[in-house]
Amino acid sequence: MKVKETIFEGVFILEPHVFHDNRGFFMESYNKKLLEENGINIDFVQDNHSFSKDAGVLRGLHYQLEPKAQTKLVRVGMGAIFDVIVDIRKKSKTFGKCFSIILSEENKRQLLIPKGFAHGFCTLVPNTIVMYKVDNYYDPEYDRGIRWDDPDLGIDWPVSIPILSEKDKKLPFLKNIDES
Ligand SMILES: Cc1cn([C@H]2C[C@H](O)[C@@H](COP(=O)(O)OP(=O)(O)O[C@H]3O[C@@H](C)C(=O)[C@@H](O)[C@H]3O)O2)c(=O)[nH]c1=O
Repeated sequence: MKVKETIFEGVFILEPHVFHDNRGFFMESYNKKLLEENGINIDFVQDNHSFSKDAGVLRGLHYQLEPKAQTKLVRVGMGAIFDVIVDIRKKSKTFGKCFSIILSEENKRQLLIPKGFAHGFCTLVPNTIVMYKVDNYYDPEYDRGIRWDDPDLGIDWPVSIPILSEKDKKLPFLKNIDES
């Protein structure tokens, strides 16, 4: 597993070692000890799995408030996504800044997202499975979000008319959020 740094401190791209043979391939998709050797110490408590049947499904941008904030380790089991994070730490020098990456069945990359970031993705192909580990349990009372098309974020999404949940259509813009 290669661990690569990004523009944000604490955000890492993980690239598993893939062993191909005549049957297919094998990889370790998660290895706690290996992450610890790279200074990443997280106790994941929940595994999530979502399936999106169409290309252009956009989920996000989501986060949970403290004390229920979540670190996320995101990967794609089938298909491909344009994955985005936004720094929503009010005191951060990079508040409001975004980072995006393609995660796919082919590149097998994973994105480690610390607390203090909103997260969202858009599927690039039909039948996309996204799997992610989180280090705090889901709590709807603490569940929050930011509008995907917030003009202050200027995210260059690969679709202009995405398929959204009713909840995500009504999310506020970052400038109107007083708690993050
Ligand atoms: C996230 C989540 C949802 N649910 C339930 C609530 C709801 O009825 C149903 C669908 O929830 P949502 O519409 O919030 O699912 P979704 O839009 O896929 O939400 C996810 O989006 C991505 C971008 C993230 O980063 C995740 O943390 C999560 O917020 O599943 C759980 O039971 N546990 C969970 O951990």
